Amino acid sequence: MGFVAELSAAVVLIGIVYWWFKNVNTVRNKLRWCVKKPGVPILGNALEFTGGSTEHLKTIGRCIEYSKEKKFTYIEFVYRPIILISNYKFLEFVLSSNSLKLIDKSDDYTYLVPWLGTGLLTSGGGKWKTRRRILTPAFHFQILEQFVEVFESNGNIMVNRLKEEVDKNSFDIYPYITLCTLDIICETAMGVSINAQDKKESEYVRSVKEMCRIIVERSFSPIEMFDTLFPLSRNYKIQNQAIKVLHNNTYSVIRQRRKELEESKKQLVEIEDDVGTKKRMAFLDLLLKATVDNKPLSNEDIREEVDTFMFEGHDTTASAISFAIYLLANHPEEQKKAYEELNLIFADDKNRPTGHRYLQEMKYLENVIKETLRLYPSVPFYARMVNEDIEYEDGKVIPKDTSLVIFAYGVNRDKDNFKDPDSFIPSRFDGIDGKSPYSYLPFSAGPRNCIGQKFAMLEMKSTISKIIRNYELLPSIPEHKIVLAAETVLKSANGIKIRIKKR
Ligand code: HEM
Repeated sequence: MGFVAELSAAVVLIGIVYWWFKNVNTVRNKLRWCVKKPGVPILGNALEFTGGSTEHLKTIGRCIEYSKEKKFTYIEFVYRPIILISNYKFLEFVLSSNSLKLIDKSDDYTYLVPWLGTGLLTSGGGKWKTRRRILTPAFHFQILEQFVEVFESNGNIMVNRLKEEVDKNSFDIYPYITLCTLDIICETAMGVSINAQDKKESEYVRSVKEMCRIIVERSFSPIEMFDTLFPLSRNYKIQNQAIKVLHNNTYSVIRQRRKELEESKKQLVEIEDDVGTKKRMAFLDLLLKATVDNKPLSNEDIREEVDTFMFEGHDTTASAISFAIYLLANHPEEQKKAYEELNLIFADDKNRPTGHRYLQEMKYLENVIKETLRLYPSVPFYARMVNEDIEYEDGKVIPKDTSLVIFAYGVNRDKDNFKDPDSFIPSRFDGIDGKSPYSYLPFSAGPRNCIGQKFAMLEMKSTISKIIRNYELLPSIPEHKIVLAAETVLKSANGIKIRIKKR
């Protein structure tokens, strides 16, 4: 390279570095109102997050505590500005409908895109608004009512499978629950049964598990987190294979259902006239009927949404049900109250099908689930991206490209929001113990909250009530202390070990 070319390259490089640092300084100046936790040069605070999934909750908690009573702290990951928040007033600003500018997700969600595309969870802006409008009717109570029998039949299979664990000193109930919730979401989202509970692990189930694992590993791997370096890893090949299996499966179900619906237009009219009594509709059928600007959704549009339900709708409920079972096994008084309520509802026959009406009557069990989700929110933190400078209050600016991390786990356990915050007290939900809707955030809040929360509540009530009607839950021998791990959802790294006795 000649001297002039070298000089030009050096000037360009210096220009880029100068521009970069000017930007970094502008962002830091704008964020002077926020307490900044000091980090190391270049990497910022990234090294504090290298402890693995069992350390993330503690690390985020420590970072937020650094700002003392403010409860929001500014950190940097390689100059990327991030505000970690557990202050419910700030969260109200971020999540409420007044902040429609703050509906886009942060970069961390891009690892989901190869599988889910840009469906409801990962999309932003106009696409998200259109999809949310189309999908909202799919969660109408008349539609959800039809799914109760899917919860029922799959819950029965699980209760039967649990027989082999009766009277053992200790066993891990999580694998039973996760297969049950996987069967439920498959049948409700796609209208087909994969019988995950009956079969040896299928290729589809294995692929779902592989994808959930890879998504987490990528978020914290200094190599795999970069799209340019990821193809060099072993996970890249595994991911491609898993995605092929998952997409082929969803596409083949979509094509099959589209054909069936087209061939039986007459039957479809019957379905429209009498939702749920003639033929159960899956979420997929509703998507096949949906239109945008009078045009039907393409197979790819539908696949994105069906896969999103598959991802978002099984691990979340599996983890919540498992934690509820763990808490009940270790709190006999609370279990007794839940069981007595069920005895009243099912006085004549404990195996009577759990119809929608009976699920509505399970008030105490609902408190148990709410309290479980307060202590162990399935999605313990989630994030938004700021796409343009936005004013918070009194001229405080949140600069473009800042990630806002909503620390639901921290808000839910804040002693200023809940008395005795680390204790399991379901009855606190009889009255309103939290100060504001933004101080209890297991399903997020505002326009981008969880679309599946009513579905989830029905499924959790159905499944948990089935377990406790059939088995007494007892603490494991020896005692089992769970180790929390914040993976794609909050889990116990060492399983959910309990004991069961036939009732
Ligand atoms: C205990 C169970 C569940 C919990 C705790 C939960 C929690 C959440 C949370 C916190 C969000 C917001 C995430 C974010 O902002 O990144 C969310 C979004 C979402 N959830 Fe759930 N969820 C549960 C069950 C379900 C189920 C069963 C479904 C589907 C059948 C579902 C579908 C979705 C979808 C599609 C979104 C994205 C909504 C949007 O961005 O408009 N969830 N969920």
